[in-house]
Amino acid sequence: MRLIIEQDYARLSQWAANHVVERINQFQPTAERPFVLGLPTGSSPEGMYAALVKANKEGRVSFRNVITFNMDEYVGLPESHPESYHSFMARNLFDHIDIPRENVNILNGNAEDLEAECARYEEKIKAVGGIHLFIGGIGPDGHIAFNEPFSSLTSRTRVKTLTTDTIIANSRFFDNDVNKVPKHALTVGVGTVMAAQEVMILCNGHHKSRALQAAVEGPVTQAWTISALQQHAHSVIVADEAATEELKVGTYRYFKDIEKDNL
Ligand SMILES: N[C@@H]1[C@@H](O)[C@H](O)[C@@H](COP(=O)(O)O)O[C@@H]1O
Repeated sequence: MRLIIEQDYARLSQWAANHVVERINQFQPTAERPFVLGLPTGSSPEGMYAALVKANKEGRVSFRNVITFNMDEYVGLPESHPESYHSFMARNLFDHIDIPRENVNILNGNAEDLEAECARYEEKIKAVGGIHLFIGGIGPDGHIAFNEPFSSLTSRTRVKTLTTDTIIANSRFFDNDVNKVPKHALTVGVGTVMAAQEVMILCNGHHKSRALQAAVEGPVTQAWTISALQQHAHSVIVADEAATEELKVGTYRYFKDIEKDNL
């Protein structure tokens, strides 16, 4: 696992965006051989998305031959609701870049048969040859996508019940009213994320410091689903200084030292 520690959120976002641009450009995707990207929502990736939009507008990267799969979506929230992940992605990324609409995949939380929708999603990921780079955030309780504590570390795309903690955390997007937050979501599994060739996690702010510690220093445990990443061959966490608060001084110094020549 790599841990990149950037001074603040702006630099973290720029590092993450540069990494995505580099991976896409190195791959030299074509229509026959597209680059496949897994994408998150939440406040963590907003800065990275803004930097990617800028890079696209400046001609430093094209999404014409990129296929995307989003991590998750609420159940029962209309797609047109401003807090649906469909709306979030359009607003923050897809409306501003050159990606063809048909290359965008987001789970349908209003499907009549939710289980069939999840199975279809997994099939589609497989059909395009798997995900090259899966990007994610972390919940304060260490969840990745909506894989709440005690989700199986081999789980695949399915329906999940949100924990009270997550409902409270996400109520800030729903007029601070927990009753307006959907109680269920469709989410890729920990296993779906782990199957990607590379995983990049964004982690910023003091409120994420316990989750970062569990991810980096703790044991691999279903109690902190992000910790599964320790068993991934190519994973990188990009954090800001504030999120490192709970790390041991030695851990912090180790990663600062080993990454000092990587810009
Ligand atoms: N399902 C999402 C997660 O994918 C995200 O990582 C988490 C953190 O959100 P934020 O980035 O806003 O802190 O929120 C939600 O629960």
